[in-house]
Amino acid sequence: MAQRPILVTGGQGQLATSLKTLGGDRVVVVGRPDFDFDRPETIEQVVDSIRPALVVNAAAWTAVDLAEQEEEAARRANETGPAELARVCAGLDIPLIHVSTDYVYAGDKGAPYVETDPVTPQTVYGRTKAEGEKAVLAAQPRSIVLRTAWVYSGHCRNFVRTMVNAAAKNTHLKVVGDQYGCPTSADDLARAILTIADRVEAGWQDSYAGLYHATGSGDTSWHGLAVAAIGEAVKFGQKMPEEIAAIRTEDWPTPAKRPQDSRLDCSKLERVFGVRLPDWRDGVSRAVAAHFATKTP
Ligand SMILES: NC(=O)C1=CN([C@@H]2O[C@H](COP(=O)(O)OP(=O)(O)OC[C@H]3O[C@@H](n4cnc5c(N)ncnc54)[C@H](OP(=O)(O)O)[C@@H]3O)[C@@H](O)[C@H]2O)C=CC1
Ligand SMILES: Cc1cn([C@H]2C[C@H](O)[C@@H](COP(=O)(O)OP(=O)(O)O[C@H]3O[C@@H](C)C(=O)[C@@H](O)[C@H]3O)O2)c(=O)[nH]c1=O
Repeated sequence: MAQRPILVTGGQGQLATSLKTLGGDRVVVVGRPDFDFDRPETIEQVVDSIRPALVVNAAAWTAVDLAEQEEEAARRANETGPAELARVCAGLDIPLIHVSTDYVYAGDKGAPYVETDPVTPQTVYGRTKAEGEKAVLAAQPRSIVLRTAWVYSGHCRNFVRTMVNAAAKNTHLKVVGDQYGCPTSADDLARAILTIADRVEAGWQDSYAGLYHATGSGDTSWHGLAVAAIGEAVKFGQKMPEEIAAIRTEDWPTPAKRPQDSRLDCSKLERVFGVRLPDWRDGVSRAVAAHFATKTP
């Protein structure tokens, strides 16, 4: 009998694309319009028709600033939709890996967060993601929630590609240098998820259930990430801008307040699943190489 697939939501998104590329035939990706959190009836239809071994929810509202104006749509994608997906998975006895964010934290701890720290989201995006985590874990006890951060890749829209493209067009760039976090390669996260999927498919254990931090190793500021990305782009013939200035948060005002220091301690993921993601700098060099290899805008 053919192996049951891993069902990945999030269509054309960054993480779903990495999971499809790295998981190959083992992965079936679904997205809008077929699978749409705004049309909750599509959730059960899709999961029931595919009957996967495991679901990975990589669909979400990720436009952090726009969420401040579009709270209800963000809530459907980040909270009520995932809750319904978890309910469907529970009914069909399918384990669920759900992806969440460092923005569930305020960023004022002054040290890397651990999973037992209280969540204190400061934005609509962070609040709806925090509520989504809770709802998923309540509806499907066989859920693993992975909080990741600052995800980048050579495909889709992300900060690394934004900075490389900005450096191609501008001689002077300004990037916030006083917000710290753990950049995460979408490909590295996808590999980690596929390893966890192997373990889950080998037989669910109740000790797997719950929250995990899952980011790239090491940390930096947004300015540090921009400098690293642009430095890699120079290796592909792009000109180094005259200045990449490190600015303060107040000099780059945004509708949604970003955490000042959302570094995540990922030791639980290593303890339970033996998974440690590579250093963020390795991923940046691979992502920038992929960006130039595909030459998509
Ligand atoms: N990007 C980042 O920096 C970070 C992301 N995360 C989390 O990681 C996960 C994956 O993010 P990433 O791949 O980067 O995000 P993307 O924005 O690249 O992809 C998200 C996908 O979700 C889909 N989607 C949005 N709204 C709905 C909806 N109502 N119903 C169904 N699908 C919907 C989008 O579909 P469509 O293509 O049709 O628009 C898109 O393909 C998310 O849970 C996110 O919160 C966590 C930390 C950092
Ligand atoms: C584009 C740009 C941003 N910035 C600042 C603004 C902000 O403080 C910080 C990050 O900018 P962005 O808006 O691109 O990133 P943002 O959308 O906040 O990224 C977040 O996305 C969601 C989905 C997550 O879950 C988070 O982990 C995180 O990755 O960098 C600059 O200083 N200069 C620039 O040119």
